[in-house]
Amino acid sequence: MVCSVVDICGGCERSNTLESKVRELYECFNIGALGSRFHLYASPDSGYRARGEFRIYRESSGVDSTNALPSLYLSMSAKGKNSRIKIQNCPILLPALQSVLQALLPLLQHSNILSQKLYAIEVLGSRFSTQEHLPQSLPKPTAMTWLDSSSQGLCYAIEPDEWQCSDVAITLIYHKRLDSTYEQAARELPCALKALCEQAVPKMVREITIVARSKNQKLCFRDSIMDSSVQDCITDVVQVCGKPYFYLRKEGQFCQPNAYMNACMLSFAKSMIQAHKRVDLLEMYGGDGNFSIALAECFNKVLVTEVVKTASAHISRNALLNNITNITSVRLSGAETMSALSGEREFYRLKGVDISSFNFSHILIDPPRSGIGDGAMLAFIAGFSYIIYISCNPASLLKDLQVLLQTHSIENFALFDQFPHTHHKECALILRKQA
Ligand SMILES: C[S@@+](CC[C@H](N)C(=O)[O-])C[C@H]1O[C@@H](n2cnc3c(N)ncnc32)[C@H](O)[C@@H]1O
Repeated sequence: MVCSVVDICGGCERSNTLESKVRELYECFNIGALGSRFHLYASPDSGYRARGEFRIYRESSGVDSTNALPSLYLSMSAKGKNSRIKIQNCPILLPALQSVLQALLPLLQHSNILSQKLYAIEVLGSRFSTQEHLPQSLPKPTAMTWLDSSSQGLCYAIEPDEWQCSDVAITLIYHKRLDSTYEQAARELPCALKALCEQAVPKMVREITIVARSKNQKLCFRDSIMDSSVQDCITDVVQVCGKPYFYLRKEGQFCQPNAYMNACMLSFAKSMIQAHKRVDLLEMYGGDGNFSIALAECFNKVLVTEVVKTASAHISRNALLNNITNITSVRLSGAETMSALSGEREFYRLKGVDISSFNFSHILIDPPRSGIGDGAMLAFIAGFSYIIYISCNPASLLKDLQVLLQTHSIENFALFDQFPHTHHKECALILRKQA
């Protein structure tokens, strides 16, 4: 990756190589002794990140500061310091996001209405592709030779898309009331940005959404007319085991940060369960239905629960978009899901859902960084024949495994380089109940 502020900005560090992460993981989980197959998915080195958050950095020209607007830059926290540094370009972002940001900053800079009290910018992008442009399958894996020859590791080196096309949502966060004058100025932004991006690289940016946020205010602007319920969403197309799935990703809501690794995670989960006896799936911590949508055709029925109300509603919308009819989405926390399924408590939110009709063979969990932790919840999860555990924190995963490995064995262990150039590791494990 070529970046002028690597090791200076708090984001990326050269020392966090993929090899160092594999070694740490092998040691931490004693993977060599587990007897399970290890899969490594290596991200493209740059242009992979589907979302980012920046603060605004202002620099006055110093010559005649009475009329000139201060220069506007993106900024990040400096590594290990309580200060901020300028970001001219962030090469880990999807190319379309880089292109829109390059065009956006000068437009904001020249408009007092748009730049005044602008505090932060968030970006969200997708890989929007048509079938012929998406890679049909993952590259052929190579044996992983970094560690001892007994490791049985397979390495998939993912290449960046040759044909880049994205939907983009830009969120402008203000510390001021957004009035009608602001609205008039911001309404022009999507078309102006689209024209500038088209000039720079034709067809790389498909749709642009501008979301302006302030306290108790959220305004959406788009270069095309939209149904108001999805105007703060972008469309993502994810190729899973050779089949494209369509997702609406909502601005401000969780989605996997690395667009390439997300496709790998879904393909991994889908291909690893093919040999299992599959009946119904329970997914907890379901987000926008990322996993359930891709896995639904492998099961008779899917129950997916998620605590965030808007995310839970979004799952049904994504199912509809893919003509999937066997997913039931309910807003329930993990603990509530356990209470409902154990028959401890009835929920009004489950009205019309016959939970006794589910015959779960698999559970998929993708909890927050803290993992599961709770003993009762781990015992509940251990009741399933197969567990698909997605984790962004090896430390909490390791603790949870101390319980789950009393009843289950690891069939497959995968590391996804979801966060290249950082120490963060994303793992996926397929666990099978011991006979
Ligand atoms: C790591 S994300 C995974 C989302 C999804 N699997 C995906 O791939 O996009 C974790 C999700 O768990 C949800 N969550 C957090 N705490 C929860 C809880 N106590 N019960 C249920 N869901 C929760 C968050 O809202 C978030 O959507």
